[in-house]
Amino acid sequence: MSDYRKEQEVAIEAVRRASLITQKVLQTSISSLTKSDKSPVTVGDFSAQAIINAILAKHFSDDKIVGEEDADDLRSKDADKVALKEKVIGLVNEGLMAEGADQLEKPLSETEILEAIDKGNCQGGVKGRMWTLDPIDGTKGFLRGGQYAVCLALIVDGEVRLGVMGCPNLPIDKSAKKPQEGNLDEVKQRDDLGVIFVASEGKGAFQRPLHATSSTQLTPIKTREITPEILSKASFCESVEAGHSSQGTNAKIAEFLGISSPSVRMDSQAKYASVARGDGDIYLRLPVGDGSYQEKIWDHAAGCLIVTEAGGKVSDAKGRPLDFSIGRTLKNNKGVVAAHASVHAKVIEAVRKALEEEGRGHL
Ligand SMILES: Nc1ncnc2c1ncn2[C@@H]1O[C@H](COP(=O)(O)O)[C@@H](O)[C@H]1OP(=O)(O)O
Ligand SMILES: [Mg+2]
Ligand SMILES: [Mg+2]
Ligand SMILES: [Mg+2]
Repeated sequence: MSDYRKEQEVAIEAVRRASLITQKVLQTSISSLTKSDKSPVTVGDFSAQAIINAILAKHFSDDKIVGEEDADDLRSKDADKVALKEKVIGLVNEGLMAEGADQLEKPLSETEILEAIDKGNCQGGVKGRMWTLDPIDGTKGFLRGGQYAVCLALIVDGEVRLGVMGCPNLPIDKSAKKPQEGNLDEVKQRDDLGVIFVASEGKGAFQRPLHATSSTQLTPIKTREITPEILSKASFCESVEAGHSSQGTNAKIAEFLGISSPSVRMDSQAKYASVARGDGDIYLRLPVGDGSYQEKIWDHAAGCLIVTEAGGKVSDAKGRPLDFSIGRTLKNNKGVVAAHASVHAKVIEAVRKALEEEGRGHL
């Protein structure tokens, strides 16, 4: 097994810088626009993608990047988009020139920044080294002051080897109260929020405060011990957005498992992080409708490895491993189930029963 120590160091610094810039956007103002698929994208998403891609390109110039965003909208002559681009340029240079490792001495030009964003255009695949990046996962959460995550993973020959996830709105201490969903004022005021999660294949999972210096020790994290006998006491989490996973099916699965407490709804891969550090036991993401939506690799790669390395198991709704080797999407999989390894099979059995009851057993 290779040692990805250098990659880990670079990825943590890139995610740290990008996460801090998204926090700055939250504290000031969030300019956004709507993409052609009707989903929102903000100055924070573009800036974070540019910062991370620029740092990756500096250290690993031959690596490919599969990123969510591209710079097409920022090349538009439309006045609103020009204004948004100017903000992105300012934020990217602020992020890259701030003190710390990889500090840039002179600002990047507009062309360099747009090119950095567009480095995320790789189509994925089974061979070689590629990074996958979701500069802001849970943009809708970000806009309403909910949870969001800056997610970066290294995939080598189709397998996730390294995952780094910045969660600027999660408490450093897992037992501290999470900010009330959608309370932007609360996340602006609290100073105990901001975590980076890290996992490297075969080396375990860790967390560190977002605001710490890069020399800070990583603290190991573990999923909560839960046996099939006490599964009814488990807590499960799911998306806030009803269109992203079938909350009705999730509720039925919980009922089959005897879980009586209501779900914890949370945007983004922060759900994976919560399961990984034992602040939740099960993450359910059951497909909606006919299941035609194909999950994107950047929405799961980092979270999947972090849960696995923390002692959990991640699969699709049928119990199959997530296949990151076939392009930009997980088209061989439907839905996602993450849980402590010892109860995962029991959860999958409940998923099968629930989907069959709904006449969706073929999914
Ligand atoms: N129909 C859909 N089903 C599942 N996930 C979706 C769907 N539409 C968008 N997403 C993605 O779900 C992620 C957020 O998930 P969550 O609900 O767990 O917070 C986002 O990355 C979002 O993509 P996008 O970034 O394009 O908005
Ligand atoms: Mg996403
Ligand atoms: Mg995103
Ligand atoms: Mg998006």
